[in-house]
Amino acid sequence: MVNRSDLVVIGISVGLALGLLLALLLFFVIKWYNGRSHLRRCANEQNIPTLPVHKAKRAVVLTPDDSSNTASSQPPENAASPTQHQPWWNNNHTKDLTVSASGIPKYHYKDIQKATQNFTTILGQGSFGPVYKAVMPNGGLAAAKVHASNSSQGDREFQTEVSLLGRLHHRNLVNLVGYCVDKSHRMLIYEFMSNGSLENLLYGSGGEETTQVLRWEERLQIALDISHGIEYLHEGAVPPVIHRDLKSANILLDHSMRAKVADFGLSKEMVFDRMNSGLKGTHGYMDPTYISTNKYTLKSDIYSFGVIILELITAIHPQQNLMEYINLASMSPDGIDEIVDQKLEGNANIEEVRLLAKIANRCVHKTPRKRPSIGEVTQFILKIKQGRSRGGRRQDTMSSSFGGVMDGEDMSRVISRIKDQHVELGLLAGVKEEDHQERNGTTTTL
Ligand SMILES: Nc1ncnc2c1ncn2[C@@H]1O[C@H](COP(=O)(O)OP(=O)(O)OP(=O)(O)O)[C@@H](O)[C@H]1O
Repeated sequence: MVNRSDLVVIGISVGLALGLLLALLLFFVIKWYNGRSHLRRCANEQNIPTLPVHKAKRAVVLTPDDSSNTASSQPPENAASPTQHQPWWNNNHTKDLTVSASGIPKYHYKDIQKATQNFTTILGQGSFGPVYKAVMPNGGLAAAKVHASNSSQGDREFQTEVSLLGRLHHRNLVNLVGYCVDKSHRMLIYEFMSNGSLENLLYGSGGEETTQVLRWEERLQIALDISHGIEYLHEGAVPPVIHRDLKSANILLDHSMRAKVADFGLSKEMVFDRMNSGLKGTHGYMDPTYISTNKYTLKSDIYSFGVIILELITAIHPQQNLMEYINLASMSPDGIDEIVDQKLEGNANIEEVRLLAKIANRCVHKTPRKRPSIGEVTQFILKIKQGRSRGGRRQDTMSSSFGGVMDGEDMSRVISRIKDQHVELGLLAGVKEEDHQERNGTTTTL
């Protein structure tokens, strides 16, 4: 017979055992839950952009190798994508890497020093410092842009800029893949573009003529690539990004001649006219409305893009009176035929050339609101390309008829007329430039 006090003892023991079991269960549940929420937080930290951009249609993953990068950077045409960054430096180095809030890897000065063979591999000189080719330990290539140490930009501003740049990713933008802030050294590391700038391809570099001739279909594709890049900045990024310095020197080409827009999203202090006019941008590409009102809009970028398209067609540099030629050409219905790049003779389809010139002329319309949006420009160029692929073989025959329009005597007459005009226009531009400088109180000459 179990007495009453035994029952109490048994009851208390069972109660205690149950309580202990419950406490243990609670402990494990809490532990499991904490573990899960930590994982979720880590995942979110990598993915949440502080500058929101439109959702990715297709992720572009940058790799150290320019060639493999391009594999993911080709069609489909419209994909705009915030990128998931992978630290693409040699694995031995990644342990030392810090990743900024935007996911952009931060490098030590000594790493960049090594990758650029102690800064001896110069690619060119920009307005805010030299650019070096960097060869990574795993063979991957990059371009390291060194900021002049006299920059007035503070560390925090630089970091903010990196974060902003790090949010902008598109296959038609030269993407930022790393940065360095080490004592007074500041560098931005970009993907390497092995075919250099459009400016060099059209006009040669350092006074040397280029040997590489851009074919018409390449030029058409370049125009479309640029249009996609700007479309992402204007209509894909939130808030929209105005480039402010679109020019052929800021269009870079990868190993398969696909074009990407460079130098986007840079702070305004870095974008200035070399003519010292006090205006931001580059002489020859600047929207006249901006010059007169000092107000820069999306339509000012459209103007500069129009100038680049006209360069693709004529291979006349904007600082060599391109717009004067265009104005002369616009006096006759097919005036553009007379100033098409001679190197395109027998290779271009004149109908396509005229169509592309038509959209370029709309872009450089003096009234900003009459200029098309970037979306319209893209659609227009796409239509020209689609017409080309539908035309198939017919296009080839048409291209030889262009040779017929511009060959022999006709061609030399036109060229000599243009040369005469060049001299006259050069004089005219000289006078204009003096006026411009007098207005701005500068003494710089062309
Ligand atoms: N990512 C890159 N890959 C390969 N070459 C590059 C890259 N970025 C720049 N370069 C080259 O480095 C040179 C200087 O470029 P940078 O962008 O600094 O100046 P810029 O655009 O020519 O002039 P500015 O600074 O006045 O805009 C150019 O000749 C360009 O071709």
